[in-house]
Amino acid sequence: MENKKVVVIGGGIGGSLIAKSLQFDADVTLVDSKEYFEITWASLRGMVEPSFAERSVFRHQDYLSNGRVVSSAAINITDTEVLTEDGGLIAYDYLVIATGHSDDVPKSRLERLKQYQADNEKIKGADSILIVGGGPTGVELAGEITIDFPEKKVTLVHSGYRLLEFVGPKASKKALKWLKSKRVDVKLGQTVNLDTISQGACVTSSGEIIKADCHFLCTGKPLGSEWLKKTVLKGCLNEFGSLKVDQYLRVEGRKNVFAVGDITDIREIKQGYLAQQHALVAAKNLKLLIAGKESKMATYEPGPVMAIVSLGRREAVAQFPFTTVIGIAPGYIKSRDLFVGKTRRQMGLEPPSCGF
Ligand SMILES: Cc1cc2nc3c(=O)[nH]c(=O)nc-3n(C[C@H](O)[C@H](O)[C@H](O)COP(=O)(O)OP(=O)(O)OC[C@H]3O[C@@H](n4cnc5c(N)ncnc54)[C@H](O)[C@@H]3O)c2cc1C
Repeated sequence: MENKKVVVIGGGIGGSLIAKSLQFDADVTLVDSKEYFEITWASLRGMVEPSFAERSVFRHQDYLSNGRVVSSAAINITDTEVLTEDGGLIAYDYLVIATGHSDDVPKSRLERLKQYQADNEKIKGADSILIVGGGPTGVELAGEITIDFPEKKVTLVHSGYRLLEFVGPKASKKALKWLKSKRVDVKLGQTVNLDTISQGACVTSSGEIIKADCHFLCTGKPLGSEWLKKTVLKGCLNEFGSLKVDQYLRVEGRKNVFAVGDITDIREIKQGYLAQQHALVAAKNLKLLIAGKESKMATYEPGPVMAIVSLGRREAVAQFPFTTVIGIAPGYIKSRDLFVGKTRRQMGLEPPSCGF
């Protein structure tokens, strides 16, 4: 009997894991705008140490030995086919949408690695650096720069009144105290008028002048669902552009379409480790559906908020279900290797071991 055709759209944290998990159970095609998988939470380390990115950015082919990779954006879907930007038409029996957040990154791995090199040279060549945005990306970048380049003057401007608004205020306070102790100048409740950046300085909404030889924008990215608004799934999007899913991670009202990761409307913080959990549940359900065992499908239940934000190479601030901690204990869990070894093992690229 012919294998069922599963098309996964989006080769980020969730989509890649589903494709890898199903490659020997179905005829799998992974459609991604880029030719590589990237461990997003390692990206800030790649900016201060470009060689780090050589392990955190790898080609889809490296883990998808029994699947097909199409490196082109999906631009439309019908009830049976996916249309890609390069004109390809891919038939499916089952579809998975995992287009997470949109990011303007190069298509090839080599170009992405060159981008890390360029960011690193930008940091090394600057005396003063402005980071715009105090979410996890801005805070982690400030941590990486201040630990590796303590001589640089780092300023972080955030429009909100506390850092790390995706977790509780205790974590925000601890992160702020840590950054200040490293002489990072944190300005809350202000925005930067980027049009004013000229000759090494810019002006904030409060009229403050900030000296900055270079700047990095860490202000969040739009959901990767804009393209879905013109497809048969447009009625399954909520008012924020998230895809409505049921407890089996199937798109509302669809028997053969799943969605995982940041694109879903599940009420929980958008985190990669949760996208991985969605992927494992959806892969299991797809195998059951293919085997005609729909009634045995697993459900996904959101859990309590957990997050670890690294602060350079040794420390981190972490919110666990009953406590919020900062220092080398949470840093030991995340900051040394940023889960790169663990993620590579999960994708079958390194032998199992008990370390991080
Ligand atoms: C700097 C940073 C640090 C982070 N740190 C952590 C952390 O420490 N821990 C944690 O758990 N989470 C962390 N996250 C969050 C985590 O990265 C996301 O929750 C996770 O990536 C979501 O996975 P996803 O599969 O839903 O989507 P994504 O990983 O965003 O992947 C989406 C994929 O879809 C592709 N795509 C988009 N549109 C199309 C289209 N039309 N056609 C084809 N392909 C398309 C993109 O190319 C991309 O490959 C961090 C995120 C960032 C940016």
